[in-house]
Amino acid sequence: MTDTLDDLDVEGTTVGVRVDINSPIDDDGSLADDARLRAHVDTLSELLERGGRVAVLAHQGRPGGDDFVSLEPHAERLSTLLERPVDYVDVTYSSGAREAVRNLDDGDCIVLENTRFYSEEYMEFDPDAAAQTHLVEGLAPVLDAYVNDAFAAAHRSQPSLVGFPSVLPGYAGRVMESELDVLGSIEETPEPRVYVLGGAKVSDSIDVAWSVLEKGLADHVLTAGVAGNVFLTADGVDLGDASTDFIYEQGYWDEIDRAADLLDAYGEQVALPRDVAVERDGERHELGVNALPPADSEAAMDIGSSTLSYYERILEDARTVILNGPAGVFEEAAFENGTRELYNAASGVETSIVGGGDTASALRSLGVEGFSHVSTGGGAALRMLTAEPLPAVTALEDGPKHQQPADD
Ligand SMILES: Nc1ncnc2c1ncn2[C@@H]1O[C@H](COP(=O)(O)OP(=O)(O)O)[C@@H](O)[C@H]1O
Ligand SMILES: O=C(OP(=O)(O)O)[C@H](O)COP(=O)(O)O
Repeated sequence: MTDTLDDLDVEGTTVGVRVDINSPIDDDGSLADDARLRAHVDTLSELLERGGRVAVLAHQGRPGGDDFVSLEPHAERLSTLLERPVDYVDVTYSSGAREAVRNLDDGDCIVLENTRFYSEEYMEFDPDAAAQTHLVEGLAPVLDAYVNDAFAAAHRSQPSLVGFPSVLPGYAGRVMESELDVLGSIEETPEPRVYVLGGAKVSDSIDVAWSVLEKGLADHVLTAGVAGNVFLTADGVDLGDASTDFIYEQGYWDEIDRAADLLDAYGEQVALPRDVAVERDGERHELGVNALPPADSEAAMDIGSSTLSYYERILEDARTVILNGPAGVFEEAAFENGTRELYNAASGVETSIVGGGDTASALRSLGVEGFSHVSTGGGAALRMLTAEPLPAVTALEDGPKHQQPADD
């Protein structure tokens, strides 16, 4: 078990707090949803009220994406949520960042720049190597302690997640603590157990599918979203140029082979979409897989109604469902139906666990309620629910193994 905020003597302590406030971003660069910021309010308020000096560390988006933006809007929103000034600092570990951290008084909070603006933070390291990255060597000298509240990123072994606890005393924040508590006992949930894997992070979904099927944790895996499209392609279905190009562009071409291997090994337990929805003449149009491919410009944007009935029947017999990722492009009204109806069916299962940034935002925008647990994490929750260790949690549990780098 990791130490928590109960074990930290906070007053006067300068704490680097890693949060996951990776959020959907509007076209004008503003936050489209602040749920992940609200989730961390308890941890941050507690640290500040107990007299801590808080430097927030976080990532936003992935290099090259439209949502790969600065954390300035996040700092502004945190200031509103925490009801106190929260300054944004446009650097993360340079001398300017160290200066800003040194200037903190008890009860002050700053947000340092997007950790992924530095290339090391988008690589995976073991904790020893992460301890020697520029980020950790640059910032750790001015911190007394490290709090990890970023459960949603805990499946990544990036420097801000595994490097700091190698050189500083580390503690789980309140979000981390409660997620580990709820999600730590998947083997105890009732069977039959069904995993629903949708969304766009196809390699994560295939990793999870392999793991839960190999370990006998899943009775069924239902595929949807881009993951469903990759499985259909692996099964020999021609989804047409638009979807196939999209799979290429996202770099998921190798995943088709992995999905095919999975179907060879566990085909009877993996359910594939039976129909898809495309846009035709400006409207939603459903096509059975036998009627594919669609016209060149028509992408598979949602699962269709036959798939929904098929998946609903499997969910009726389930006693536990674990769901991550939307079933389609729920952001567009014509393609929200699959996600809304699949989520509604899942929320009626006795034990229903759902996670993911976009998933949580879909739940809210589509008004679906009733899940047993809505996790702040998608990939992290799934990894945990496969009973695999999360590198960032392991690093916290292992504690510091290296000397804290000296301040200049
Ligand atoms: N068929 C599809 N084609 C393109 N994008 C899709 C499709 N289905 C779902 N998506 C997209 O997947 C994204 C969410 O996926 P992901 O990030 O994996 O979810 P989460 O954040 O919940 O883990 C959404 O932006 C949604 O539009
Ligand atoms: O949004 C996140 O994960 P999720 O989409 O699995 O919920 C986390 O912020 C991790 O981001 P990443 O998947 O770009 O490493």
